Amino acid sequence: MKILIGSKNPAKIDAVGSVFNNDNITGIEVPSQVSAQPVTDEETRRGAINRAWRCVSESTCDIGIGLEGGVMTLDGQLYVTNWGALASYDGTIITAGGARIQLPHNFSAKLNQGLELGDIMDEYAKRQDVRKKEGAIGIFTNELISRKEMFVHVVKLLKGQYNFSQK
Ligand SMILES: O=P(O)(O)OP(=O)(O)OP(=O)(O)OC[C@H]1O[C@@H](n2cnc3c(O)ncnc32)[C@H](O)[C@@H]1O
Ligand SMILES: [Mg+2]
Repeated sequence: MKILIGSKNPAKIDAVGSVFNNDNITGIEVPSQVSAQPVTDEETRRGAINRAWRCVSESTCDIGIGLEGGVMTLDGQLYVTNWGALASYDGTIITAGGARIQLPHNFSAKLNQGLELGDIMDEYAKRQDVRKKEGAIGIFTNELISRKEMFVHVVKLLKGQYNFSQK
């Protein structure tokens, strides 16, 4: 199958590559049509769906995959949240949510100033491009789970549901 991923972020591309390991995979830059920093589950999921559809409409492929990270608040606690969407040329759309883990309380003020989580993480961890490597999930799980591994789980949920829908 020819699969397009709506991102050039290696954490996302490598995750798709390890689940669809016999397929032809390319990452392309597409607009998420949501904020650079989604702040609700609804917005994050919508970004993933928009990226997936954009891949399918932009170029010839069998499947488009959108993966989106965001933040959200539950009972006053800030979390990093993750969503994935798979769109197929026949009009099928499949979605799945990924892991959420809590973020430090003082991140809310930085986000309100307009900073993206990716930049906040680089400053916090004193590293570069955390978003393309271990991710917030890697830093805050002491590197037990990386951003790629977290997206692998989301992509498996998408692939499994897609296979079920094709039966
Ligand atoms: O190039 P794209 O595909 O846009 O990749 P991205 O790293 O910007 O990722 P998202 O747009 O999906 O995420 C929206 C924002 O949230 C940040 N973010 C989400 N999850 C993160 C994580 O685990 N670690 C670091 N930043 C994260 C990300 O860097 C962005 O600033
Ligand atoms: Mg982004």
